[in-house]
Amino acid sequence: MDGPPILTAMQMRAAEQAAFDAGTDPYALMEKAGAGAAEIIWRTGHRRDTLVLCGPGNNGGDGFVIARLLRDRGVTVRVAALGESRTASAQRARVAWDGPVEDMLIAAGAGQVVDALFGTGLTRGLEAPVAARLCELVEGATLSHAVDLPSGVGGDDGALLSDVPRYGICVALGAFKPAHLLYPAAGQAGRLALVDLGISLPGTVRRLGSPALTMPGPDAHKYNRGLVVVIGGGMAGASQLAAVAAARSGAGAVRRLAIGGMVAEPHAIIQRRAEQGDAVARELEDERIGAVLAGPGLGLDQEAGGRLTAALGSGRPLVLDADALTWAAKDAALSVPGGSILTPHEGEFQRLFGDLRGSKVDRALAAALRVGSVVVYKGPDTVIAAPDGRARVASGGSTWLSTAGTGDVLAGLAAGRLAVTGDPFRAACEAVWLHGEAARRSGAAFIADDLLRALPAAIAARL
Ligand SMILES: NC(=O)C1=CN([C@@H]2O[C@H](COP(=O)(O)OP(=O)(O)OC[C@H]3O[C@@H](n4cnc5c(N)ncnc54)[C@H](O)[C@@H]3O)[C@@H](O)[C@H]2O)[C@@H](O)CC1
Ligand SMILES: Nc1ncnc2c1ncn2[C@@H]1O[C@H](COP(=O)(O)OP(=O)(O)O)[C@@H](O)[C@H]1O
Ligand SMILES: [K+]
Repeated sequence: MDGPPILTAMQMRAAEQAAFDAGTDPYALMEKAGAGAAEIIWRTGHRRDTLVLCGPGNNGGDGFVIARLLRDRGVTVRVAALGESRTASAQRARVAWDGPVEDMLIAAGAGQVVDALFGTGLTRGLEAPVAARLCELVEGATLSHAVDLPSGVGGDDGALLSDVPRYGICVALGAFKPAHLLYPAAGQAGRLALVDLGISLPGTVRRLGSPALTMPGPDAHKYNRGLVVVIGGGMAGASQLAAVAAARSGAGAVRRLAIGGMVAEPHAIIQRRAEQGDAVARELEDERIGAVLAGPGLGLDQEAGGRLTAALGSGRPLVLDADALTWAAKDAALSVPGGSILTPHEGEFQRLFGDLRGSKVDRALAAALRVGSVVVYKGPDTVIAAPDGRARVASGGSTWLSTAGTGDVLAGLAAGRLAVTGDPFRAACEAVWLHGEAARRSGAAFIADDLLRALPAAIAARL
């Protein structure tokens, strides 16, 4: 579940400073970063003629190291700079390059372009002529690499501060930065690579890794493997998708509380009629219940409000999605119990937490703290945030997920894993991973129902 750490520029500087304080030589660290990047570029481009663009700071310093090491391997390398080198390490790397340095604005293109103009030190967008020339050079090349970050992206929030071209590979140095995973910046690189600099890094915010799941033990039975209740409403299909996802997530038993007609299949889902709040409350008295899901297809009428109120007051572990989040945003009297899981998409997040500022990671963390619950802030870059400051980011998955009903499947998975594990953060992380893996296995143009069929194999892959 724990992928590599994601650090802001300030955290990265602090980690580097701690390494320097412990005796690491700053220039040795630049040589290590440059060597790691040069190795990745070499493996992709081999002897392709190369133009390295070097900026004024340490990102440019990395560029001079890369240029020298590629030249040492026999690559035809040209260097073009944007002004003088301003840091001690970058100046040293420039001297060690020992070759001509062209002006970036008038330098001719090459088959392979390496962008070492700006990294985490970028404070504003590139000047228009610089951004335009960068785009021309990168887009005119067959192979392109961004060193640490594509120049022009806000490293901490993934914003595009000026025109940014699309690169083949972005080589992250030392750690991922939010912009490697948050959109729109995350869309500017075809592939991510990571160079390990061997420095110690904080790990509270990480890329989502694959979970370690376990088989039911010999003592397992349907009630100790996790009992899930899904509260239904006018749109029976939505709660049914969620109920099946919960059942296929490894839970032992799933009940769907219906208000209208019953859904035909699968027969494994136990369906009971519960239209009013008091009927739902009675259903939720069962102490074996490990998770209650409210939201998918719940409805926004008065009876739906009554069913939601019963869920909120049940004392059972909760997953709140869709209409339950709409209710929570418009009715201040409905308070979300701490320890729940909320799964808002962008619109739902704005309605609930629209006043929060900062990157998507910052906002997800602030939202989690505010409601004392795990927040799964969905999208192409899904952030799972806990009130204790932990966050995981899942990005770069199948964009075919942008189809109706896939959110219901995710909510059902979260409820299922919550009933299995009893741990909201772990459950949310496992659910997001399984959802992404089921999508990957479903290929193209799938519908939400197809994800359900892909779930057993996705789980089997992690046992
Ligand atoms: N600190 C270190 O020792 C290490 C840093 N590394 C590299 O260093 C980078 C960070 O280096 P820096 O902090 O020097 O920052 P950058 O090299 O990203 O750029 C900073 C410089 O650009 C200027 N600047 C910022 N925005 C600008 C704009 N829009 N137009 C023109 N100039 C602008 C700043 O005033 C500053 O002089 C990382 O991304 C990474 O590539 C690596 O070499 C590993 C070791
Ligand atoms: N462009 C996209 N790329 C990748 N995943 C996406 C994209 N758009 C949506 N998703 C994912 O698909 C799911 C959609 O959920 P949601 O918006 O609640 O849909 P619905 O309400 O129709 O079920 C979420 O898990 C979200 O992260
Ligand atoms: K760069």
